[in-house]
Amino acid sequence: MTALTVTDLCKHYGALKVTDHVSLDIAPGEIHAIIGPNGAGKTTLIAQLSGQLGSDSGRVALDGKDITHLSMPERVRLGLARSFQITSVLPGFTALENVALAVQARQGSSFRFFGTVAAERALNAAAMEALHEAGLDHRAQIPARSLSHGEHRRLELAIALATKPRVLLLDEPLAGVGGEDAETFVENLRRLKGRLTMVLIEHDMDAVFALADRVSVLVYGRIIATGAPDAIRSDPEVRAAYLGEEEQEIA
Ligand SMILES: Nc1ncnc2c1ncn2[C@@H]1O[C@H](COP(=O)(O)OP(=O)(O)OP(=O)(O)O)[C@@H](O)[C@H]1O
Repeated sequence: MTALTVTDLCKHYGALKVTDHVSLDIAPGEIHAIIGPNGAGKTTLIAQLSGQLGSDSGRVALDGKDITHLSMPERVRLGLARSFQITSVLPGFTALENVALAVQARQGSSFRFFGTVAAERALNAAAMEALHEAGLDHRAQIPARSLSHGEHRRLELAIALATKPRVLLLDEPLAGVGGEDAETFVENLRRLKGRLTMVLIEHDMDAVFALADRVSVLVYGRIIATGAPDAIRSDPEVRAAYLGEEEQEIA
């Protein structure tokens, strides 16, 4: 069975077809990158998959279950999370507190059977685990507003991981993260590989080709190729679609 099945997904704004019959089969444990030129529809597609944005037509299934008409919170509860939503971090709260809030949202009332101290300990333990997975446990007590940009991105990853997703949608996790920070982040994502399924939108081609098991190329809202990184890199149609700035990066 596939982890995430996307069939003929469409979204248009006026005459502009932003996603145009997009179909994808994402295997369990796979990192599936979606690349494409600016304006190709990548962010729109992720928003459709997460439930943030409704689709005009088409179908999305998670582990075989049709989730096309479910809201974003309903999808999160079923194990489909999106990282890097601007809204998710409270700047005055520590990294640990921010993640603990996400854990609490996932657990709902399940902590009410504990005493206050035990509940807090259980929450913190789960939050520390997510921070560790995101490579930020050493900064747990730092207020979010004092974290560097790269650390902020990792905090957003930890918040998404705290919802214990089976499928994680990552929208440009490396945007604005450079140098060593980017390498560490790629390493963090690599360590998660196989434990959950990831759909990754990323402009950093080094990261894409280092992480992805398969790559799909979106151009003008259409998937023009899907395949292993090496096959995609040498695909003439893909190279043609990247003429301009991206061609240098993909070479
Ligand atoms: N709410 C909207 N109303 C009208 N047009 C929109 C809307 N959202 C996106 N678009 C248009 O849809 C197209 C695809 O946008 P989208 O942000 O999904 O592309 P992208 O591939 O993520 O681009 P980038 O790589 O630059 O982030 C663009 O032409 C954009 O202007």
